[in-house]
Amino acid sequence: MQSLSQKEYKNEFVSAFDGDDSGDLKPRQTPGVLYSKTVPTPVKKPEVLAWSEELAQELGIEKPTDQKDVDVLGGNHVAPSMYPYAACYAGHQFGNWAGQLGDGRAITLGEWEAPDGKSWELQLKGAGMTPYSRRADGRAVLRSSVREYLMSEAMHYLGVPTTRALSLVSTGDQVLRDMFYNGNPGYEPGAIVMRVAPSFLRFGSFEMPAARRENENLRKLVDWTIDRYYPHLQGEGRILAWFKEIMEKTALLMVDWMRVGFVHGVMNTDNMSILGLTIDYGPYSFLDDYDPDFTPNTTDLPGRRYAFGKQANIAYWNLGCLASAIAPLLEGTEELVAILETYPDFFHGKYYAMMGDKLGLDQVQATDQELITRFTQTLYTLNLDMTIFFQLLIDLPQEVGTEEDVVAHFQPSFYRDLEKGERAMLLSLITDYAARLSANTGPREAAAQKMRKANPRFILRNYLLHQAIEELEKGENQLFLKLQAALKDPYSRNHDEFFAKRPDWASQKAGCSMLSCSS
Ligand SMILES: Nc1ncnc2c1ncn2[C@@H]1O[C@H](COP(=O)(O)OP(=O)(O)OP(=O)(O)O)[C@@H](O)[C@H]1O
Repeated sequence: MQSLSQKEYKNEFVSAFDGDDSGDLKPRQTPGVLYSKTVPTPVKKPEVLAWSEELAQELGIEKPTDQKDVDVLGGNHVAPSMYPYAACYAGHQFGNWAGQLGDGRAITLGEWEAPDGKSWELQLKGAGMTPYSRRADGRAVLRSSVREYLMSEAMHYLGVPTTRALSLVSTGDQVLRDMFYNGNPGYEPGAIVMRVAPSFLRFGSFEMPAARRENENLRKLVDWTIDRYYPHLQGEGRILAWFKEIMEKTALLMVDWMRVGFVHGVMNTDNMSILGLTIDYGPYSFLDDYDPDFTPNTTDLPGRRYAFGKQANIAYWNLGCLASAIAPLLEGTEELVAILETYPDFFHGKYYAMMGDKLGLDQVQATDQELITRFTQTLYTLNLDMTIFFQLLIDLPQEVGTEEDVVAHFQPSFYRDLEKGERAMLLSLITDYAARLSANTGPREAAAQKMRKANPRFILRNYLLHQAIEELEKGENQLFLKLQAALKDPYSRNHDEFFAKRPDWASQKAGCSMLSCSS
């Protein structure tokens, strides 16, 4: 175990590429470089609010005991071997080219080598202005930091690839948020999350040199990324093979999001990880009642571009942007396009297999696709709570029983009373499902086990987060600690005090269902 302030950090990204070393924080365009040196701006009084001990153990990081370590987490101390920088990237936002974006409030401090030899980027989010802050302040508020801290850890324990969060620190400073951010002008407590990932490179990291026609930088970045993160890909054709892997990782990520009912909310290309991780926890949400059109992002309401049911298609669109960015490195684009076009089939194959697991089918047949579609249609038409419904499905008795029995069984997942036709729809689905389940070759218990692994019982619902944040703002952390414990064990029945639908009051309350883009 080593302390944050005494570690010998590596800075391999910085060593590999030209950067702007001036340390100037003035917002600007930085053509020709992939990052700019950025020292965090100190805060008034950093205090650790939360610490991810299991992650720290894995990485070999000592829990902060002295002020110097806490100061690293708050951006008040930069260890001598660190080279802090903000990365320069671009992106397509809401379908439009946005040009240079970059880390406007994220600063990578250095690369931490864990005892197993793996390397992790340590990054502070909310540590002050960078050359990419544009018109904003480089800060994050407690509200959004708690959301990122808890949810990235929750996703990890759900088995969904994600960036991780090591610490949550309050800064002692107040941060002004105006209409641009949350429609609610005023001061809020500031906070900083230290997040970690093998790499924070995004699709937009490649779009930037491509848009600037900096082919040398682009080639170097692609080669470096493959060598470091995809070292098994060597020789001729490796760029195509790399793209295929990114495509598959991205499709699998979408399947995982659909499995647990996660809506990211801002799937811009600057929020798409080159490693297929969930990155940037902004206005995300889990689905309560199943609705493919649901977007938690108030900024996205008119087009619902990033709604739950559109995520797989948007990922495809974003992969198209990445393909365009790397195309100049290839002789022609035919093979690249051919790989891209395999996305829909690859995704659908994995999607149906995942739904088969959720339903406990031992081998998904082509004929099961219709049953799976009937499930999603029924969930949607009847406004059923996704998480609770699948849990109840695991406990379905062998004998389905009457319409009344079925309705009573699934009652805890209802947000409203069902009409006559809807009750019949549910009965017919469940009857056909039970018949299909009995056609499994394995025993019923094997199906139930598969379902318990595929269907989370605890999800971090937005209203729970909202309540925990309200408490923290008052200096209480009881709910926060309970959620932190529950999220580590989401497939068990150990935290059933949270096994309940979203309460009525939360459906319209700001922050409990809908959120704005950034804060
Ligand atoms: N308060 C802020 N100060 C400076 N830049 C910001 C701020 N909020 C967002 N940005 C920048 O706006 C762009 C898009 O914002 P987005 O909400 O996707 O990112 P984010 O939540 O800040 O960061 P990340 O994607 O690194 O998790 C990024 O370039 C981001 O750095």
